[in-house]
Amino acid sequence: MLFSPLTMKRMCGQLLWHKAAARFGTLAREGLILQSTSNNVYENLAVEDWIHDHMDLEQKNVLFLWRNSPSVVIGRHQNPWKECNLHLMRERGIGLARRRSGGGTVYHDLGNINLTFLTSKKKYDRMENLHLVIRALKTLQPYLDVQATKRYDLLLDGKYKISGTAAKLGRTIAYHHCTLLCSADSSLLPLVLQSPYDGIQSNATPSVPSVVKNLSQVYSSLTCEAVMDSVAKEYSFQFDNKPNVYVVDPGDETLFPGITQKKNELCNWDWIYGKTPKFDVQKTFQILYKDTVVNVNINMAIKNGYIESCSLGLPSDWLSEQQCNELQNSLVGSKYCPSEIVFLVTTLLRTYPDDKDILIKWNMICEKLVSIM
Ligand SMILES: Nc1ncnc2c1ncn2[C@@H]1O[C@H](COP(=O)(O)OC(=O)CCCC[C@@H]2CCSS2)[C@@H](O)[C@H]1O
Repeated sequence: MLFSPLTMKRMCGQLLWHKAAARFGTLAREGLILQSTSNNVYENLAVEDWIHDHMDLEQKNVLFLWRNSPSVVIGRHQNPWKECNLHLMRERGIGLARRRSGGGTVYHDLGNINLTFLTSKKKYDRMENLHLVIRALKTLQPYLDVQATKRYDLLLDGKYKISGTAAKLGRTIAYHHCTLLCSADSSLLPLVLQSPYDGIQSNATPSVPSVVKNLSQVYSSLTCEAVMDSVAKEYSFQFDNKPNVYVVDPGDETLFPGITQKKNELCNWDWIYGKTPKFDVQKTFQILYKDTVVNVNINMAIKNGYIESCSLGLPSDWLSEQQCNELQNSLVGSKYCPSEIVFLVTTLLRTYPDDKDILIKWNMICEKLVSIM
């Protein structure tokens, strides 16, 4: 049974969620299933945080079901420049999010389901959750060959990844979240998860690439809706409940007081890019200028997403030492981000309003810098 957001609100009245949660207690003994109305990755990740921070998970287990518009979700300790094609993502309007759990990078769209199992730390059991998902899939297609691996992936036919897992363990509570590929864009997925940027030295967590497959490629009946329904039923059986799914709007502050702030934290540049572990970039470019090839060596250290140091190696008869230093110095302290660099160089160029030569040269270097961000 599905409860609409309006019914939910009526049920909750003006009560804060924890009071509402107590009320759910009479409806769902131990397991509560929530399904998001939003396809916004930041809003949905904020719901996970909210439940984690506000609900009494000693008394109750929660399953949160959600789907996102096209987006890439990196792990807490990853480097987005190493993990994905940010240029392609900007071009296609594909969002980038950093989650609070560790692990690798995955692609989401409406053909991918996300399942978050929230429990007390004592009850946290990823394998049990994955077996629940397998049972749900087998209820729909008994001959489906799906297995969980030691690293908590789900493999189809022994080789195709259909689900990836990550987790966050708190002091007393924990959550395990996983993806499930039903009908995602399988041609776009490997393209966005292929970084075109080389010359990055970093200790960030690397992803473990696999060959993926959509469930609906094997059985067209395995749609997101059918799979979510089946998972919800299986979850409810576990708790001997009726399969009630509460549809929730993550933008609803009356239901989730304080959630907007959580969402704002998650979509902030300083969280998404700024939490990248410190890294270095070493790159050599060739610039063609008036029929001669000029080598440009770039060395940068990036800390908290900002350029901490920058050295540009250029022939001094091409760009004077002073102009090279000016450019270097203006880059230090800037975000490692294309729009910021373009803005900076444009501003710096105003100090040389009549110098066409410097305009061309700085712009050429700027273009190269932007190509690696
Ligand atoms: N949506 C999706 N599902 C399954 N596998 C995927 C997906 N997207 C990419 N991949 C494949 O997994 C590897 C990365 O594997 P790796 O093992 O490195 O990372 C993961 O699996 C992380 C899973 C995180 C799940 C969270 C749940 C809610 S928010 S995100 C990638 O290179 C692709 O080959």
